Amino acid sequence: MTAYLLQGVSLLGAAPADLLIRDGVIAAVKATTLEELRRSLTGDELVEIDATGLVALPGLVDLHTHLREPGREDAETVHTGSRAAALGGYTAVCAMANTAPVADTAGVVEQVFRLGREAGLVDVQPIGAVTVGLAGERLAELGAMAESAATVRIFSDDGHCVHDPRLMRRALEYVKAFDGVIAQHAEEPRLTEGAQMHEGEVSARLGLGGWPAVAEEAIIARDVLLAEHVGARLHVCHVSTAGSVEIIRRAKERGVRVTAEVTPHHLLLTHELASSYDPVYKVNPPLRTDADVAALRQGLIEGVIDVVATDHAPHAAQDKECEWAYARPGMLGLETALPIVLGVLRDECGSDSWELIADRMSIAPARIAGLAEHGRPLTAGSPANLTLIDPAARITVDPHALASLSANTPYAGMTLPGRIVATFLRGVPTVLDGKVCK
Ligand SMILES: NC(=O)N[C@@H](CC(=O)O)C(=O)O
Ligand SMILES: [Zn+2]
Ligand SMILES: [Zn+2]
Repeated sequence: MTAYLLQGVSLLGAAPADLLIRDGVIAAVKATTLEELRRSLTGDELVEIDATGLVALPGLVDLHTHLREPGREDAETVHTGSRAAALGGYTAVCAMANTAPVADTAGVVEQVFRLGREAGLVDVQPIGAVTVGLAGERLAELGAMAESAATVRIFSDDGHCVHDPRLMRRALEYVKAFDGVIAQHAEEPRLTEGAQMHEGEVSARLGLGGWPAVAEEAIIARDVLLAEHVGARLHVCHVSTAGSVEIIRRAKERGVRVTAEVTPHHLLLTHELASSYDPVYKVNPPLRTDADVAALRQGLIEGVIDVVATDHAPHAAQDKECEWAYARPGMLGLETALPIVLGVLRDECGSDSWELIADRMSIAPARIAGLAEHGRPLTAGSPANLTLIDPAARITVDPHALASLSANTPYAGMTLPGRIVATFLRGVPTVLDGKVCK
């Protein structure tokens, strides 16, 4: 197996060091050169990489990815989504269950898991549906999915809210047995009938149906009470409002076992963008106000929000390049997440916050998903799952140059800080020089 010596790399922003990757693990880290180790290897099995100026982070972990396979292979496949993930610095992604057929059986989650292994670019960890067919009526076979080869630990009806409180309570109770977690798409359906965007002055001006903040907050408030009552783990998907941050903050103060994620787009974009009527800005939950963006940023920095998750939601051209009202909600995220977060935190903190980024984009999501091989410290003995970033470089987003099969990025033409140079999965490069290795 080829060994890799990353010379002069900065681990999470620290002083330059040399890092040796060998047999799938980080074999050594030294502040000086690794002459001895180099001599112990024969020349042709060692690849030396000049990593001067590059920052190494543990491989990113996405808690919320839509890979669209099975069912919508015209929008994304496990393979194309895995390429996008590796290029974005990810070594693991959790694949949402709203496929066709829905991932509500051991058979489907095992199929997705196997496709991920075959692609071999990131660890694809399937999420199982909470209810049969995402219909919100009967619990899916949670136990069988947990015991399957895919060892599912996260369950979600994402795209739909588990709105029946009795069903939600039973799901929370059920997954306690194997330390599972219910990831809720918090949307009270009765409050979002006909909704097209955030309910506020822009929706009033445009005459588009509104998705009020309280539709999200009412479900989160209920669910933290249910999770507290049952003593189970709740994860809140794509938190989008200042009020949600406050509910989660207070629940955590009381000791409720709740975790939460925010997407890159909710950290950057606002509802004003809907004025263009360009459906690329249509997403669930919708883009909100400046005040919400500010609260989400603060919540992320303070740790009330544990994780940045992409909610990578590829859609085929015919489902997105149409009238706003008919367009599917969702945006691409995997290849732009790190640059967006780097830029947002530079704005907020005035410097590069690598420790914070490593925690919110790798360590915390790996812990929530129970992925023991990911989100580990970059020290000798850890699995070599890591990514190298050039923080001085900039990228300009070209929707059609992305690895994703779909092109629905809201960042087209934008110049963003930070370029992912390389990604390693268990010691094997999946990306080198910004290009996928297979
Ligand atoms: N985020 C979205 O707007 N869409 C997601 C579903 C979801 O995350 O709710 C999708 O599957 O397209
Ligand atoms: Zn959702
Ligand atoms: Zn989603």
